[in-house]
Amino acid sequence: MRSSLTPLGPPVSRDRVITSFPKWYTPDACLQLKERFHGQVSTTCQRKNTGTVGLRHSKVVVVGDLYVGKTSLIHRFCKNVFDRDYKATIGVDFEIERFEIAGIPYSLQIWDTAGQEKFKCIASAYYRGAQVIITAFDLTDMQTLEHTRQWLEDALRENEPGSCFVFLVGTKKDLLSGAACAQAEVEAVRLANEMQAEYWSVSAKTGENVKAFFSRVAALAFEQSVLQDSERRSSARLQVGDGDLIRGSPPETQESTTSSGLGCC
Ligand SMILES: Nc1nc2c(ncn2[C@@H]2O[C@H](COP(=O)(O)OP(=O)(O)OP(=O)(O)O)[C@@H](O)[C@H]2O)c(=O)[nH]1
Ligand SMILES: [Mg+2]
Repeated sequence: MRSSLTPLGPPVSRDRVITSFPKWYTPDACLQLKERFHGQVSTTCQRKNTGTVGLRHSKVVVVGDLYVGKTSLIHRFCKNVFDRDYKATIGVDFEIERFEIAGIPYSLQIWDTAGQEKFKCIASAYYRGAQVIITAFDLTDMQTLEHTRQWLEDALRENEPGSCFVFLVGTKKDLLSGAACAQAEVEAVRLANEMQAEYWSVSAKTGENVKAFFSRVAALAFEQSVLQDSERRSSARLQVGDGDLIRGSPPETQESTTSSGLGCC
């Protein structure tokens, strides 16, 4: 079964249709505890009054040490496959995943970066304009958790302060017992709070939490885009009201200065 909303290209698959706000993994480290879209977002979407949001995507950058499972996570979500063999990412790669959120088409442009040191300078060139930064570590190797601080710092440096949603993701959940996972999560949640990040444990092998995680990423990014779009349009209207239209910047120009996350690289 597929959604019938098809303004651009083929319809999105049913499991990419998001109607209610996806829940967090743990309330101990989550970006928002609410369970509904912002009232203004719901109203805007019901009226299909989203301007160019229907054409928009959010840039998501996935960073973390080599071998932690960044590519596997993305491939599980975008292609529903899992490869046991390790093939290092060289530089960067990306996937585009289409959603329909609150009735509006929306895409995530997911950038997979290489964890190997020798590719770091290539990969870091793609950090700019991220609306979402996903820092990944291997739940079976706590050193990789410690390294996420540096990965995040590098990615944030290329973006406007406060412009990115940050997620901390523990991978390979299938390799740990429940108790061992809970133990690793205590450390991870502590660090997530320090980073002001939302925490998730996932397994690319079994698929556990992978779809729920990316749905959450998409919903948060979408909501922020709609709110920013509304804000931009009302400030453009205000400028018209003030007779300041000629002196003021047009909305397109404003976007590039006020919203680093919505741009394309
Ligand atoms: N058991 C298990 N193995 C996993 C999981 N995710 C990844 N792996 C394995 O871990 C290895 C590394 O995975 P990749 O996804 O290639 O790691 P990466 O972070 O993209 O590595 P780089 O591209 O070098 O930065 C591969 O052999 C995967 O099969 C998982 O959820 N469970
Ligand atoms: Mg990779």
